[in-house]
Amino acid sequence: MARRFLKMHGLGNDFVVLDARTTPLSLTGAQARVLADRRFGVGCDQIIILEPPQSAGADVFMRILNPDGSESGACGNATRCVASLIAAEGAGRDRLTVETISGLLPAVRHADGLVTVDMGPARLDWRQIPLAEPADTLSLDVAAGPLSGPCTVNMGNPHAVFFVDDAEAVDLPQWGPQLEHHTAFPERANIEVATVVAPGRVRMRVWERGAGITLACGSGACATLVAAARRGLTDRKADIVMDGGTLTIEWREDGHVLMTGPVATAFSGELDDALLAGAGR
Ligand SMILES: N[C@@H](CCC[C@H](N)C(=O)O)C(=O)O
Repeated sequence: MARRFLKMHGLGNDFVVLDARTTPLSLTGAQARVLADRRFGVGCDQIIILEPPQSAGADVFMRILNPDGSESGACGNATRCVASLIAAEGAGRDRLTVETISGLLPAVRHADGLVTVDMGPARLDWRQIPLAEPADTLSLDVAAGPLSGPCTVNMGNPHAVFFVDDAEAVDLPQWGPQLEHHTAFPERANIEVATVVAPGRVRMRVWERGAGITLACGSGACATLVAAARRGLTDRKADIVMDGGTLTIEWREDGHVLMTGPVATAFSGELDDALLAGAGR
């Protein structure tokens, strides 16, 4: 039976959303890679598979696959999309909980369509990032070209945030892959370059682990705000401006990070059976 999909995005960070709540689906790495391919498949920054919830209190479980076939513990932009989707299914229910392999994420859909997700606590211990060895997560001894001394944050996935004078000037395609695969990061890392424009505004560009440059990264925006606030560069609430648009991020006093932003659906479609059947392992 042909598998239907939705194409959604948050600020141009785009997703193929597959509903496996009633008909289970498990993709091999090769199947994920072909599906995410913008020429041979549908094309996306992440594949999102909806599964039945695993924990009490959750409305849906969301599995996150990168275009290289790897699995991630967090995707902020997709979490808003999924929350909006599930809210639309249950008439009048604008509060719900999305589950990922990293935990339960409460979300609220507002009257104007924006969605706020509690992305959970920012994890700041070196073991939680994770780093290869004990180190100061506020300023790590890692460098590539003009980038050095990142602040590292785990938002359900690992991030390294480099503060620079001009984020636009950084050659991300050159330095991003080197830093993503740096030996300091045993699970690799998402790489952000950020410039503080004002205490409430940060310009950020991202090189995503397993995906490369994307127009926006929700968990990256959360990590950037946390890093900036830890360094005393911003307040605990700020707008993070990315290529695809802006998210408002707040690091609450209890350590949880709230992310607010838009969601959009581009189209729905049906996967040709041959697409996944033809992929190798
Ligand atoms: N686009 C996402 C992050 C997706 C996962 C990331 N590439 C990883 O491997 O951790 C977001 O909006 O947070």
